[in-house]
Amino acid sequence: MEVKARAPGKIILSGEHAVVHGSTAVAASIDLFTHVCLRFPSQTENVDALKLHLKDVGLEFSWSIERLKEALSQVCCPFSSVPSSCTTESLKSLSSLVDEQSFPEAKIGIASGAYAFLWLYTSILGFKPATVVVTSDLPLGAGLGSSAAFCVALSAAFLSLSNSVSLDVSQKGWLTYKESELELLNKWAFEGEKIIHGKPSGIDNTVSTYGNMIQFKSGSLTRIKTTMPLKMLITNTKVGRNTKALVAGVSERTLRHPDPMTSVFNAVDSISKELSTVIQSPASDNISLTEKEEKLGELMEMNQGLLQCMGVSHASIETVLRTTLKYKLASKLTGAGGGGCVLTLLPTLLSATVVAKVVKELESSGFQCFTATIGGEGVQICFDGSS
Ligand SMILES: Nc1ncnc2c1ncn2[C@@H]1O[C@H](COP(=O)(O)OP(=O)(O)O)[C@@H](O)[C@H]1O
Ligand SMILES: C[C@@](O)(CCOP(=O)(O)O)CC(=O)O
Ligand SMILES: [Mg+2]
Repeated sequence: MEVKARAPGKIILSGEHAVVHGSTAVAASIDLFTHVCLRFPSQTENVDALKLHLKDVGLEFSWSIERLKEALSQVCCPFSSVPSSCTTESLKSLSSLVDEQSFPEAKIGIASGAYAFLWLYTSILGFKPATVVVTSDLPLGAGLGSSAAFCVALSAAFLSLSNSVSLDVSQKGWLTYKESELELLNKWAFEGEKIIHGKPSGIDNTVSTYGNMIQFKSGSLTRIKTTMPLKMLITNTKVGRNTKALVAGVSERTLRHPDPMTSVFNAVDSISKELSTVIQSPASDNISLTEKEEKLGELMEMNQGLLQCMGVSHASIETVLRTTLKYKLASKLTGAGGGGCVLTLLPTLLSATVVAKVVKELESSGFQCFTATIGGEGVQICFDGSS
């Protein structure tokens, strides 16, 4: 039995970090996916292990079912129909399982992904032998939500072969889950994100689950639809960083300066709400598309200024901002910052020559530029092996 799942990455148009502290944020899925292939061995294969192949980072793990039971029977609740949180005690058992697999020091950041995998797998499917292969179109640890896409795709694959959902496995092509099942899937993925991020807001797993564009605040989503074409240049500074550490840094700053940080978060809340209104309002005689694009660019710049106040910008991000500003283009970091990716709004009337010049200049600084389609499908699964 084999199933494939794919879940998209995301961009945050406004509100990262502040959303962890209760502010509104706006995010959209992008057409770069994390793919998971889950296969149960046939009885003749006589395999008694759970194998994980993380192709993007060149890591392979194999745990005997006996060892998994020994380490996790006491701390995890297999076949749990309600998503369960990984406790500190469970995390210790997960880390001993990963540590004993001679984990290379240079790839230590990936360990939390392996913990999330083990937690989701054993909680949803118990101690069943299987092989799981993960690949991604997304750069890892760059602000495009690879951790959430990873957790959403894993949860989708595991749930599809569990008793918690009922799916017609004879259907062909990419399938979507029912609304109630998406809610369950999203909750499981959030438990995985908690293992990777520490204190996630839930926006990344939610947009990866549902796709399209969402406004998100305090754990609840509102689906939104843009009336304007949104074209963003994504620049990957290639400066590695870790979301968990950056989110913790903002929380520490908030403890040191509660009043100013509350004002910063309130300002971000207003920016996200206004941005959401601008992108949803129809262009009319009174307000042209160009004016809407100018407003959106200005709101992105204001959000970037506040992200600097939170301490999550970086010299590489500032270089991208300075470069794009020379061409009068508005930019902001996306995701956790500290390096990673920057968004630059490409107005509809901007000539291809100017775009090519900006890209050339950014790439000459060692950055990587690309565009992605914004606001496509959320998580999907496929049983027929043809996709
Ligand atoms: N395809 C993948 N293979 C292995 N681990 C992954 C993959 N995608 C995400 N991860 C996990 O997510 C972490 C990156 O998450 P994070 O720091 O939140 O950055 P982002 O979500 O912006 O890419 C990685 O260090 C790893 O633990
Ligand atoms: C900084 C934050 O707002 C987004 C993090 O996104 P990413 O992991 O950098 O792709 C954290 C969160 O909302 O959970
Ligand atoms: Mg992440």
